[in-house]
Amino acid sequence: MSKQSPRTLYQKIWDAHVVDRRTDETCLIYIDRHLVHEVTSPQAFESLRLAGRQVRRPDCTLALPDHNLPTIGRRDANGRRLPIGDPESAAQLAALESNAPAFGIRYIDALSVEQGIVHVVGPEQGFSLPGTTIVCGDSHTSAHGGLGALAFGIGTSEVEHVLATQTLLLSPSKTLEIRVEGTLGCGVTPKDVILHIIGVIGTGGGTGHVIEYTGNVFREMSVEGRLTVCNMSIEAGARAGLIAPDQTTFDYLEGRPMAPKGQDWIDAVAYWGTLGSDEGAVYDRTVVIDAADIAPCVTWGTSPEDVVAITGMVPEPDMFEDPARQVAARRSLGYMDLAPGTRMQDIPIENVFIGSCTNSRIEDLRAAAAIVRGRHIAANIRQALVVPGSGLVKQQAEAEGLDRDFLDAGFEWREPGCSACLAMNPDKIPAGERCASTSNRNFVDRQGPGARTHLVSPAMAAAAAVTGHLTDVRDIQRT
Ligand SMILES: CC(C)[C@H](C(=O)O)[C@@H](O)C(=O)O
Ligand code: SF4
Repeated sequence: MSKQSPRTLYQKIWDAHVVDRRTDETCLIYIDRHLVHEVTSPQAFESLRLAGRQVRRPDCTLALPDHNLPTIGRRDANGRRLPIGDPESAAQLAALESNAPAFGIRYIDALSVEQGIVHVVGPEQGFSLPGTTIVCGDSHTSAHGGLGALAFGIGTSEVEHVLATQTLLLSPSKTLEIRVEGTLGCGVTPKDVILHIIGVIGTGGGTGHVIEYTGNVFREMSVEGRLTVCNMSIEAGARAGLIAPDQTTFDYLEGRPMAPKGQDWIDAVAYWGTLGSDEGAVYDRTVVIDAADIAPCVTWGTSPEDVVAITGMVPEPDMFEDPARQVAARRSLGYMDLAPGTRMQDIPIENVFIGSCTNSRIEDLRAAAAIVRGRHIAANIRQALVVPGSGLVKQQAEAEGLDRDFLDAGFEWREPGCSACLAMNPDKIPAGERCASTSNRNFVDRQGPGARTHLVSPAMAAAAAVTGHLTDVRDIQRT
């Protein structure tokens, strides 16, 4: 038998999940894990019900609410849940609460300590595992690729298909290797790495591709950081992002509630260790980035590719080669109310949001707390929210006293959920105001109608909170 040609991580996971190969390149792919939240599932369950179908693998499906839950006032004085004011949100939550038990699906309820943002909870519970295929009716499912899983967002009709069959009909993606080698500078975090990458390749740079992040920077990165990087792959237009599972991954997963145990764990680790891209495996494209070129980053516009180093300035739209980009930049600057040539650090802000599936894990909160400790938010800050990604992150942070650091500094310490990442719950940024936000999208109206978002890392958001303007975190770290 001839030796198999070298394969990438993506090809290995794909090959291991093909149920049926069609002549036209598309394959029926087996789905190992399905995460379900309240926004994109009600219609899928309704269609199943109408068709008289069951959920094929309820044991491989995990449902929980995150987008619509308010982050304060969830319970009354007796610990009972308070109703959600917004009727649409209340209806979506009620639908998930009744659909999960009706279809026999595991459900983490709104008051459970395990509740959180679906992309924080999956890895945290050990539900998301290396080498698996993971889907969710949510674009940031790419996050789970940080564990070496092929994870991507799907639409509601696909949610129904996966619920019913545990499979999806898919065409293979091209592969894009993004290799970052070298040493990251002081104050440069995984969020800055991915913002810089999107700045380099653009929001269309990953279109049609699955990105594999390689190089020593990712090998040396924590799992939390890898989840942050892969989370934003979708903002580069990619189908998914992947980082090869290694000892760091295994150490992170070992002992987690839904991770394999005993001999199953040993067997799983042995298999996961074989998944990394083979020596000589060919990617369709490779982009190489020098870690030394990456600075703490901040966005100035309404697309995640509108990014500069914090030491930079709001760009002049004419400097972009592409005429379409020039038009977009002009429109962005209008919405953001920014003039070309303004130093990023001279931009005052009124709101700070530390949270979202990009940056609400324990390391993120530690990094932000380290900046605010012993300091206070500036007088012009009207709203400073810290929203842990899950109840367990919150509990851990409280055990470490991070909640005190934030509260003493004038932040609000909230219950887990998507919060001000998108305006689907009461947490919103007022029209015309700016927010230094650790989330992943700076789109028009994303954090509330007319809200102006500047994407940053948790440490940079904390630095902006204490100074009241966009700030180079390295200046704070030095003082
Ligand atoms: C509501 C949901 C479908 C949406 C997504 O798919 O990403 C949301 O999570 C977002 O971040 O915009
Ligand atoms: S935190 Fe934001 S990006 Fe993540 S799933 Fe929720 S709304 Fe989407």
